[in-house]
Amino acid sequence: MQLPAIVKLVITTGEPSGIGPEVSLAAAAHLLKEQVNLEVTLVGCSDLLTVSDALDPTIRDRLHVHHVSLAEPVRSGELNPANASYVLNTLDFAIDGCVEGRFDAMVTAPLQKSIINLAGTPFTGHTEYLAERCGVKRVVMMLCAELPAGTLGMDNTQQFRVALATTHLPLQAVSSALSCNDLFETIQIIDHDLRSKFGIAQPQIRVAGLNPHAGEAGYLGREELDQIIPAINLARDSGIAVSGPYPGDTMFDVRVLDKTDVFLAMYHDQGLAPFKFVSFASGINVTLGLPIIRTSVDHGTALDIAGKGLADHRSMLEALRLAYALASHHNSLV
Ligand SMILES: NC(=O)C1=CN([C@@H]2O[C@H](COP(=O)(O)OP(=O)(O)OC[C@H]3O[C@@H](n4cnc5c(N)ncnc54)[C@H](O)[C@@H]3O)[C@@H](O)[C@H]2O)C=CC1
Ligand SMILES: NCC(=O)COP(=O)(O)O
Repeated sequence: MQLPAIVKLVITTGEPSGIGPEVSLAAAAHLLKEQVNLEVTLVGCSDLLTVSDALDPTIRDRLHVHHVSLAEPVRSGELNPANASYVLNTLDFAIDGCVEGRFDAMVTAPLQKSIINLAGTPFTGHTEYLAERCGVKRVVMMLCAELPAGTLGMDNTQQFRVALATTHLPLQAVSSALSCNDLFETIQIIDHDLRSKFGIAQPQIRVAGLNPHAGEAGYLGREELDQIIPAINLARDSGIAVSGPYPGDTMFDVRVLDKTDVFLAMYHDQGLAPFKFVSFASGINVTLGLPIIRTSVDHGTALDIAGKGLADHRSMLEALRLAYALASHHNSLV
């Protein structure tokens, strides 16, 4: 019998004083137990990434640590701008490794955006950083979770996916960031990646409005009439199954979950507030439109619980499982 090809995942372990190192170690060990053709490389300071001696040797042999030096020692829960470049170094190592084919996919633990900015590097998020490093003009942030039967009174397990038309920018800047062309390209990327990476033959995309009541026919704002509807029409004309714009307050309706592959929200909290309300700590963040595979946790650095053994590693585990599935699918095509 032919053994399946080895899948190589790389994890950037994130802000060193946060929960990234601990959830990365725990989740990697968990998935290595499930998948015998998996190798995982953790990127970060080896002092923070001690692999337990108690771990089964067949797992330990497939769990590697790529050491990156800290500028200063770390205390759990205490941010230090001196270590901001360490975080970026871990990202660069993983991105280069994926671009050059040494890894099949990268998974990111949370980092603290503010401390990287404080240290002098303008930084809005992994998503934007990856787009720039990979030389891609547009990418799309999409959060995914499997909602088990019983959630919100549902009879069956459902996939819940939320994509964002804009990501990390002040609320004041959202309206001017929503052009018809940008929205059309965002919808195209979602459609393309759900087909090619997620195997969904005809993705059903449900688009939110921006204003209350989706603009109330222009009386409560014109973005729907001037930007969003024209983008939806362009997408529909090109054969994409897209509907909307729906008012933000009724957009996320449990009755349409089984008919919707992805909800497209206009801004960060319009999409992520309902998403995290039902799936926090088990959701996954995936970047669409990249030439490499990147998934991530849906939570932040959780400085308040770092180093206390309280962190839940389910989101990191789900991010690893998705990266493994996407990489296996990709490898089977090449
Ligand atoms: N992928 C990434 O790099 C992300 C980074 N962040 C960054 O994280 C920093 C802190 O963000 P916050 O808004 O405070 O959100 P947070 O997710 O770090 O914390 C919110 C609350 O959830 C708890 N929590 C978070 N993850 C948990 C886990 N795995 N297990 C148990 N409890 C958990 C925390 O203890 C806290 O009470 C910010 O700088 C933000 O930019 C936020 C989201 C994603
Ligand atoms: N709220 C999502 C988030 O902040 C993570 O963004 P990114 O760092 O994955 O771009």
